[in-house]
Amino acid sequence: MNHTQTLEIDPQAGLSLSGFILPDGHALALRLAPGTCCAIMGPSGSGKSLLLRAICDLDPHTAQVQWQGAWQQQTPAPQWRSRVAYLPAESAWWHDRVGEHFTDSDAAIPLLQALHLEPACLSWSMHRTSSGERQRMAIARLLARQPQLLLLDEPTANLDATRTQLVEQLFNRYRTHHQTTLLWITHDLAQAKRVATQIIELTPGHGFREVQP
Ligand SMILES: Nc1ncnc2c1ncn2[C@@H]1O[C@H](COP(=O)(O)OP(=O)(O)OP(=O)(O)O)[C@@H](O)[C@H]1O
Repeated sequence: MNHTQTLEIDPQAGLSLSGFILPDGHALALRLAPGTCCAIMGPSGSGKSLLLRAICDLDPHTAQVQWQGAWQQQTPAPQWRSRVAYLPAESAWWHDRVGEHFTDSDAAIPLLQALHLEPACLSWSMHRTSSGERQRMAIARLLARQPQLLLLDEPTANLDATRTQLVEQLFNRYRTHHQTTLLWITHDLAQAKRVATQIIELTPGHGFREVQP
């Protein structure tokens, strides 16, 4: 791979993707400006997670991806992933204690509180956490890194209505405050309309279509 060591950044350039081949063989292209949120919808197996993983440079793919003027193929993978944050559907935890997963507790605490988690949760054992607590902790861990491009794979799938609303509000505030670009996978059209400025639905056999938000 021909990676170069320099990275020219234009914050106004946003995200551009072309030539992403969906599982049905159709090609997907999209452009997202800074401060926008694109909801990705579509049936199970239509390629939503593959799309986010390609943008994050986690899987081999043939798409051309550009973020803030830098081409993914010309950017060392660790440097690319330091600017692009991916929230998988199942978050990963590898230490015994919650707080060991956070590099900056001071940055994490207001985010945890915004998601109705007490700061004391940083001393909890991972074994006692519920799936909904882990999901909210994963979101706080992600935002504490202050990412510029957020790739969210069903971030509220494990959450009740109240916590879902907290998460939607937190991402919305973060997006408008930092002019962050978000891609948000959801199966819920009502949620897509609440959080997104643009909605793309993957339609197996026909590629994709835009839905009015
Ligand atoms: N590493 C892989 N190698 C080969 N096929 C894969 C790989 N990962 C996913 N797939 C297949 O690609 C298709 C799209 O998978 P993807 O995970 O993107 O679906 P999805 O739209 O996110 O579905 P869901 O809503 O169920 O999460 C599926 O048929 C899946 O089995």
